[in-house]
Amino acid sequence: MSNARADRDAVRAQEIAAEQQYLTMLYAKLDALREETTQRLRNTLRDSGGPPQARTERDISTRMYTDRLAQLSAVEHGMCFGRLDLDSGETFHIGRLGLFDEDNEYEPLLVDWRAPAARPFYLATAAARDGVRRRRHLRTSQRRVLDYEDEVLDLDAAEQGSDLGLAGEATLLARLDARRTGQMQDIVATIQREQDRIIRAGMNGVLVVQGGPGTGKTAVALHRAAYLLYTFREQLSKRGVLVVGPNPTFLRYIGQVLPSLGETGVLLSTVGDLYPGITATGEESARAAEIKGRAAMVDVLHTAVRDRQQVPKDYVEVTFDREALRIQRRDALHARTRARRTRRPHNLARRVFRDEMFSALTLQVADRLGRDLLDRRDLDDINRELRADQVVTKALDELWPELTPQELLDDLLSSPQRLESASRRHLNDAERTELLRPPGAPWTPADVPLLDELAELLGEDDAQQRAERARQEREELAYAQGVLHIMEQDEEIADEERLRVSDVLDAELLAERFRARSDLTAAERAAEDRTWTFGHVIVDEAQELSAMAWRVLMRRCPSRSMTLVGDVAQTGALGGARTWHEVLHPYVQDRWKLAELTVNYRTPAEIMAVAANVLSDMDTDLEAPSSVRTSGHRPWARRVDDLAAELPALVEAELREVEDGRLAVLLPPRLWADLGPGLVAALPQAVLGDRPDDLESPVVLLTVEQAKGLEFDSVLVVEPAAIVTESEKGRNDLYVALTRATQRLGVVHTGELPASLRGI
Ligand SMILES: Nc1ncnc2c1ncn2[C@@H]1O[C@H](COP(=O)(O)OP(=O)(O)OP(=O)(O)O)[C@@H](O)[C@H]1O
Repeated sequence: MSNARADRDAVRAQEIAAEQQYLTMLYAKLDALREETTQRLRNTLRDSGGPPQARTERDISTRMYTDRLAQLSAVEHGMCFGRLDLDSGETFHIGRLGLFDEDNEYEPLLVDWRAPAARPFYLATAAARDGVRRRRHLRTSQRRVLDYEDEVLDLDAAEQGSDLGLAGEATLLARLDARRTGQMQDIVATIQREQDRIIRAGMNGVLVVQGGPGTGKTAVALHRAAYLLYTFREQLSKRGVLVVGPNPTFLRYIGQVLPSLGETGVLLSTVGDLYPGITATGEESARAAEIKGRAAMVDVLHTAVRDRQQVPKDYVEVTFDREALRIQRRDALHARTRARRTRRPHNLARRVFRDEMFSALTLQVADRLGRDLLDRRDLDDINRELRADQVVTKALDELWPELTPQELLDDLLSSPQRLESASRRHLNDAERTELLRPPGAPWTPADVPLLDELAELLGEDDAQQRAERARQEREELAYAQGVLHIMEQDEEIADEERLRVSDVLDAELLAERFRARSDLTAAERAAEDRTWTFGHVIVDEAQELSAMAWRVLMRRCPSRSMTLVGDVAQTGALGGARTWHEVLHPYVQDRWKLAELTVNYRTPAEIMAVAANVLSDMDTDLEAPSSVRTSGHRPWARRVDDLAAELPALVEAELREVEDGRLAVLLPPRLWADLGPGLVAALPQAVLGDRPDDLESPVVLLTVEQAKGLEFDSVLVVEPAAIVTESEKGRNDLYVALTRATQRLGVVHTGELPASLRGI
């Protein structure tokens, strides 16, 4: 070994030892914090009983300490990953949370990656150093420092920098080359400049992040959620942050990222899960979903609601008080007009309709009895009796029924007459046939935005519930007053020297505290409440959402503080976005900002060259992102005669290549259904990926739609020509399929390859 090399090794060993010492101190600090929090939690839990106010406070403390403990254990892995050495001589270690030295004026020991002081770690370049002399990336495992990578930011280094201007290149490439586990990992140690700018962008308004496959859109969206919660904690912890993804498998794939960053208060959901009480597991054709997603459905639903506000052709006869009573068309028309004019939702306007009808019927009865003989009180009595009469109320309910969104939508989609009447202006016969289904069929994800729309159109006549709530509130108040009274009787509290309880707490407040579910986070409360509005909404794979789904999200976020990430070249849904303008114009006109991501961290250059060909075959101005690395593996194509017989051996061979890695076989939907079960039987490690935890299997068989947003070490794309022809968005689907691999890509086909793939 040369002397110079030996010297370098000695310096490295010394540096590692020094970093180890620092890291050991940080973990000791973390352990002490955990111990202290555990102790506090224990004490809180031990105190049982006591007055209700103490119970409420205890709930809040329990929640706080439990959250803090979750946060402290979430940061265990890779707690400290970087260090900045500044011109001023100061050094800062950067990590997943902030730690301070209480004995030394709260000097920072570890700077939270989201704090302003950490920002140069992600942004400083040799050309714009921002006072940074050296940036160090630490590689650690289980509390041990394994190695580090230094970047000295001087101008010489600027000239040597790679074209893509990557920060911490060796650390980044090591991360990108690592085998995938089936769960997304955070990127906090290696966030790149273009990504950092998006993560830390201001919270107001709509920010669209457009980026090709693998550019880190999902990663950026999740780190942005963590950043916003850290920076605007006060605002956001009350209203919560919603992260929307395309399907449960995807949510499962990304589910660990935020907890690993110490954030637990975010609601992850699909649009299909945003209607409390509904689980949308039904399936339907892509065409039916597209039709349901059209903006014209607003008008269809509106008409469907009006269709339920009927008047008799001539009159309806009912027996009241042993005599015939007529519900006249003229009266019903008048009542309906009055009710509709209120512009209130159907179930609320129903009260106006009924009031009018009962008045008209009262007069009919009065005429029969001789109106001149009756006074106001008699008329009120008749009115009351009519309202209590089941035959009369039933007849009126036929005309203007109280409806739930579920009843109305189920009736609409299972009745050719109702559907035709509501959609005459917007749908043709073939489209209606596509929508029709048997009554009571399971809800599909595309039904959810319709239910949500109907909930707005129908409203909830909650007069009864409100009365019940008021009664409960009165009881709780009385109870709370009683509690205060008892407390004041207590000798200790009644002591003149002490503050009287009622001076600091009034009974109403106490009653309210009993009611507040203090043990729920904003995210949990939001999940139970359809009308909840969030502080910020982040949408991933935003290009897939239909016009109707956008309405749901916009309703959940009236402040329009939103981050939408996606790629219009990857749109697979028939009703998905072609341009961002088209999606956003109805809500914010042109008041939205666009940020772009241009570097592909997932797909190696060899594979991206193939995918870029497919992209240029599409009708888009979008450019393929540049890959940060090559893998050394050329994509291959194999023509076979019999897929069912030959595919298992090809999968086995590919699996040997990726060792412990994950492999996906991507098939056109029809083949997935036809060949899938046979393939799974032939391949013991394989699963048909239609359940969220399937991604952890070594081999998973997916359609392109199911694979959206995911990645695998190796991907086999089967019958690309059928992927292209089976959907109107087939070329987009092929582009998505080809860009899922981090290392290896194979194409297996029986017929001709699409022209754009012939270069393989
Ligand atoms: N700065 C980074 N450091 C380390 N890994 C990164 C970085 N940025 C992205 N990656 C990795 O690149 C891969 C692709 O990221 P991600 O899934 O967020 O991309 P995407 O733009 O959402 O892709 P797609 O549109 O194809 O779904 C992931 O494995 C992610 O962890």
